[in-house]
Amino acid sequence: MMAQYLEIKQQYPDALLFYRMGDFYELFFDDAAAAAEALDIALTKRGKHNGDDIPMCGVPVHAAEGYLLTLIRKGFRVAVCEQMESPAEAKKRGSKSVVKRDVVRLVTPGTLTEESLLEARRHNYLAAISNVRGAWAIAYTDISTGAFHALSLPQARVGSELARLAPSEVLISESMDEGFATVLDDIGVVPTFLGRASFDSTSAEKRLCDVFGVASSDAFGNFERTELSALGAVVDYLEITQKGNLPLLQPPRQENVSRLLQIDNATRKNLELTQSMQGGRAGSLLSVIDRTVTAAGARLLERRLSSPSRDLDTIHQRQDGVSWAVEAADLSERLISALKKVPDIDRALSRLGLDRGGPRDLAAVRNSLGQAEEIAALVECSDLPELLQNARAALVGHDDLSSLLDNALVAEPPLLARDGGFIAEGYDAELDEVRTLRDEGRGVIARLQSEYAEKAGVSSLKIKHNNVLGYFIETTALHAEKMMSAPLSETFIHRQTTANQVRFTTVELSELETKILNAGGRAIEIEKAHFQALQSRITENAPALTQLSLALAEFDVATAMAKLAKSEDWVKPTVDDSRAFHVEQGRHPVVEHALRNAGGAPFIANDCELSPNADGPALQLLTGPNMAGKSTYLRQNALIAILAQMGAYIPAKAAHIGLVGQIFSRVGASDDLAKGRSTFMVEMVETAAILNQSDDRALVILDEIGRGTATYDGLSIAWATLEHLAEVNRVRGLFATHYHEMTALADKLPGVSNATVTVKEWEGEVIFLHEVRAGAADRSYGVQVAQLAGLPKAVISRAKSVLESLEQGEREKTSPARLIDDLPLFSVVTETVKQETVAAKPSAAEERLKEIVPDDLTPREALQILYELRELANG
Ligand SMILES: Nc1ncnc2c1ncn2[C@@H]1O[C@H](COP(=O)(O)OP(=O)(O)OP(=O)(O)O)[C@@H](O)[C@H]1O
Repeated sequence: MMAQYLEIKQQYPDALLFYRMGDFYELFFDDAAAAAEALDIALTKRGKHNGDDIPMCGVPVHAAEGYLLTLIRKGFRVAVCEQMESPAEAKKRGSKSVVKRDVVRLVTPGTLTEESLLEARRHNYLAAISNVRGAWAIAYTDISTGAFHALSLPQARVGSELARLAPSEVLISESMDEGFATVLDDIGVVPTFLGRASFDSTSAEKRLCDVFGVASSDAFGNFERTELSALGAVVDYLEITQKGNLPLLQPPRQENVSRLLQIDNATRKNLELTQSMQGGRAGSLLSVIDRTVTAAGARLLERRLSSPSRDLDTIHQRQDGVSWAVEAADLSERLISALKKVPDIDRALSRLGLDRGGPRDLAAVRNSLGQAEEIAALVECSDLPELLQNARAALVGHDDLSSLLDNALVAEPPLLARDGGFIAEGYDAELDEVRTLRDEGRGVIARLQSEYAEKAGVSSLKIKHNNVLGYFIETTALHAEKMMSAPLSETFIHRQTTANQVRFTTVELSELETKILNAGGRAIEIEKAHFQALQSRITENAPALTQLSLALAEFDVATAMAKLAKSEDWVKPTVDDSRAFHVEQGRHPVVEHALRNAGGAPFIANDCELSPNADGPALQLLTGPNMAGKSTYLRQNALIAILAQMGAYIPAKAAHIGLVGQIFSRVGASDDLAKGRSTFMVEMVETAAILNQSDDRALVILDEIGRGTATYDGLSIAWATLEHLAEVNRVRGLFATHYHEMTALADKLPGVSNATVTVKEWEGEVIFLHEVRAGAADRSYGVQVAQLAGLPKAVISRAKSVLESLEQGEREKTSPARLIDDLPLFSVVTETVKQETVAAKPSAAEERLKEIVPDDLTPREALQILYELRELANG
């Protein structure tokens, strides 16, 4: 057995081998040690290898899914090795034969299909990147839904598209340039390396044609060689991991990245589109806008938010869908109720396609079809916009499959096909009969008994059972003669005569007996055959069912966006191909949500106006105090552009957005020490990308660039960057800074305007109004904000006097270095500290004062104490 184990293990050096032994998957050697630690299970020993103990651990087969999930999450891959025959079959080949085993599947993060291993509301993508003679492409699939796409793109965009897809596994060729690993590192995936042959575009084309049964790849569209190479690598990997049992893939579709709004990885992270900075979904824009009620709807919404469009027609069609749902308010509510009952048909379909499904997956398809009919009927008379009209068309026309499944399945089927009990009564006469026999064996016999008693005219006739004869008919010897002569002897066959009884059988009874004995097994066999047949019927219809699922998701997203728009008071933006960027009373959905939850102050809405004209200011320079809401304002406008281009309504009173092609942001500070980049370096790398890539369709938000270095270096970099963006890149954008010197640029450059976030100063404290107005701020109130944050008083007052001197020096044009020299060293600190100490501990004079009870004093004593106090005060 160990020889067999080692031979199989040798083929899967990078994976843990789950070696099936009866009811357990066992792991040995290093695999056992790694798994025992990762799963927190006991590590034991079994036998010896080369004289040493063999470490071993195991997981029960019935609970394997949970363990698999943990291992996959911890970054392992698992090869599942099953017994390919029973021990009895193995024995037939000789008493010492080892049961045949083989790996049936390699479980990796990108190839999961089990419900428990997947997040229902998120896609799970497997991607491949290829590079053929300098041309780049990404292919990706979600085998749990069958989606399969390829896109050609410039190398510089590979990172941002991977960030959009956030694949859980990325395939790259062994020959891929080493430096490429950093791109993957940035989006947090470890690559899976495949041999060069997997990426060969000629064999890829052949592989694709075989999988989809077509003669030429032209059948799917005009794919580039590099796209074919990436698609082929995906298929090759699926063949390796699924052991030839390919999932139900949809024919590959070409995606045109130029029709998508480009958002790079850093910007996605900064804007917290689908994940918050902390990594989870909570706190992201998606979590705040998601009102979908189906898993497929949630996935579609996530796709839309991750890849907003830059195609006007697409945007308008989606907007029309939402507008329809907003107006048809009652109908929308009824649609939502119907949608809530729609199961996850995509994932059911994919499990059935891989033969890993169960009766509940059949039921999921049945229920979806039922709900689809109901939804189609609900909207039948409605004047649907084009997108939903097409969606409705995909919901109907499945009557045959629908009635087949309706008739075939019970209402609530069990999980596993092997237990039977999911085929409905009346669907198959033979199945009904065997089930009756199985369940009511005795009842059937009793009925037969009275039938025979009547036929023979012997009321005492009985049907009995013993282990020797099985079922038999028994009468008293009295009726022997009658029973054994014609015509009864034609039916009753004599078996035995005892002292008082005669025993018979009939052809029917012995058939019945065999049937009763086999009924249980037979019922399951019949059900299994039906399962296979129904599964095939469904998988044959997979393309239409996928369309149906997408159509339901389309209705889900439209009604969910409408619900959000109504409850949050969002509006439909005007999106066209101008360069306008006009937002009236815009809000930041996530900050607004958080403020509301905290029950505190309301969110203050703000306008944003960037000039659409070539000679007008398209860049706004935002100055204002710390904590005033600059970052919030910057982000909210980027989010509004993204929401508008995903075809949604937006959190504002009105808006006019001219198509944005790219969104770039440089927000917040974070260092990446693991990759050897300091805070400032990260900032500059991101700024470089913006300056090199952005064009006049870009929307750029830059928050305090240059702050990670010395003041004058930072100011110079920020200054030059703003000039370049305004004059060369000609982007629309918002630029927040604390370098107030930069506000002078607005007078020099026609492309730049000044705006500020207002505050009120009251009794030395700042009150944040969070209102953005035209104009420039002259101070940052940093010291006041620091005071709010609880910096020690001594530090605050020292900072105040340093600030005063610096400002005075600036007015008098004294160099800062001289100023610092002139500052009384520590004097302020010592003074303040002294004062604070005095305040903190009562002085001797104070102590003495407290002891005095004036009513008890004579005038003379009072005078005496006065002298005493004076002395104490003098020290
Ligand atoms: N428009 C608004 N209405 C109400 N509260 C707001 C608004 N904008 C921001 N806030 C609140 O103010 C806090 C600080 O905002 P933000 O981080 O945008 O300030 P900032 O000006 O960028 O500060 P800094 O310059 O220190 O980075 C937010 O967390 C939010 O609670």
